[in-house]
Amino acid sequence: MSETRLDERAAELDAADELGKRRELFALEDGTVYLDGNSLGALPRHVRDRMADVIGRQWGELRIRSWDESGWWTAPERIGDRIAPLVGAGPGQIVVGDSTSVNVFKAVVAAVRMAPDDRDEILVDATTFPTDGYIAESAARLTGHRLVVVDPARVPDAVGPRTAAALVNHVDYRTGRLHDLPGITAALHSRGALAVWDLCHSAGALPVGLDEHGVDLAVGCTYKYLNGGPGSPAYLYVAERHQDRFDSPLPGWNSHADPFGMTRGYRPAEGAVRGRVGTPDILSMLALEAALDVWDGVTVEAVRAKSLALTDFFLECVEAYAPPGAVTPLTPAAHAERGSQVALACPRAPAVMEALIARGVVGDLRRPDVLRFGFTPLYVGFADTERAARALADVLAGVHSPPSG
Ligand SMILES: Cc1ncc(COP(=O)(O)O)c(C=O)c1O
Ligand SMILES: Nc1c(O)cccc1C(=O)C[C@H](N)C(=O)O
Repeated sequence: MSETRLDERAAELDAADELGKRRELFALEDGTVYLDGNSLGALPRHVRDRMADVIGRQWGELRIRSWDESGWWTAPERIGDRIAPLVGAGPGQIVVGDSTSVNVFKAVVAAVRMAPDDRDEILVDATTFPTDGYIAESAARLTGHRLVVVDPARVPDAVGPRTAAALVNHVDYRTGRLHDLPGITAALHSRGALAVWDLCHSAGALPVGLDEHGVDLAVGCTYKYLNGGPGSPAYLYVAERHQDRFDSPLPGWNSHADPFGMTRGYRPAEGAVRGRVGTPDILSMLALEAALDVWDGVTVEAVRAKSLALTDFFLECVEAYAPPGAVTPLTPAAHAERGSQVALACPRAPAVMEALIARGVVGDLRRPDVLRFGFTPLYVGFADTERAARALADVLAGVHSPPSG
């Protein structure tokens, strides 16, 4: 296929793209193709003004009154309910706050506390983003459980009568592989174990179906496909049926049934509030709340359809343009196994990514040899995708050609 044909196809696909106009909602300059939304989502333009109000009026003028009058105190649950439809959860099951790492700790410890005493094993994803592995290891030591490290695909074989819970990443941060959440959750349940999912790389990129698939607990960050901003707070999902038994290992005063009673004994609040710890980080939280406006009128299904079309098209363009053998896709070709990023193994990945960024194509690198390109359907288009593949091919041709002279 000639380059012109792919150029033309990109233009046609962009013209037919019902999400194409959403890009205008984001602060993105024309010369840049931003393919790093799987690490830090772009800024929705209106967040700046909303934060000017939060800082200038809510904090600057109302000050302490804002805990009530500006809805600060209830923000963690309110924003949790905004995220809920994006991950297939009914209301009252998600609370926003703390980092993903902290929520992993809460979820894993709470899961093993819910399991029968004779279950002394925790399974953890062998390919997980490192923080989950570190935290699971510490949680296992604290609770006296044995940690079993297992590839996600092998969880159904590894789960046994001693398994209390498994912690699995929905999408692999390195390869972009999408794991079988319904199948793995069902396999865990069939042996009486609980499923804890990390949704960092799937929430806002593809349908998750937490309620539909009977997930027990889940966590995720909000600074990637949810565009909440650097360090925006994470969230914790506790399925309604487990909330009464959710015994938080971090029972801070914000999760107390009567926080302002300031009593000595701990009495947990009902519902998702039980997942709170201490004072919420209001500025980050309200930036996230504003950022979620870009989802108004958009379905995750539409985002998923475009995400698959973009990643298919990128792979096709790379195949057409790149020198043969210069890169090897790590991301599965099958849609059912693909998240919203394309990862390419490349022997000289650091130099290639540096050169790409210099050309305005911003992806990232996972050492030693993985080029990652995240496709965020709300602001990435098909012409961007074609341009990124062409720039990659040019760089690879340069990088791979023998030095002159
Ligand atoms: C799967 C996954 N879990 C957790 C994290 C990060 O956790 P935290 O928000 O605590 O930095 C990331 C990325 O940073 C991630 O990709
Ligand atoms: N959370 C990050 C940060 O604070 C700085 C740089 C990158 C990140 C990331 O989110 C990395 C990301 N989870 C990844 O998949 O590699």
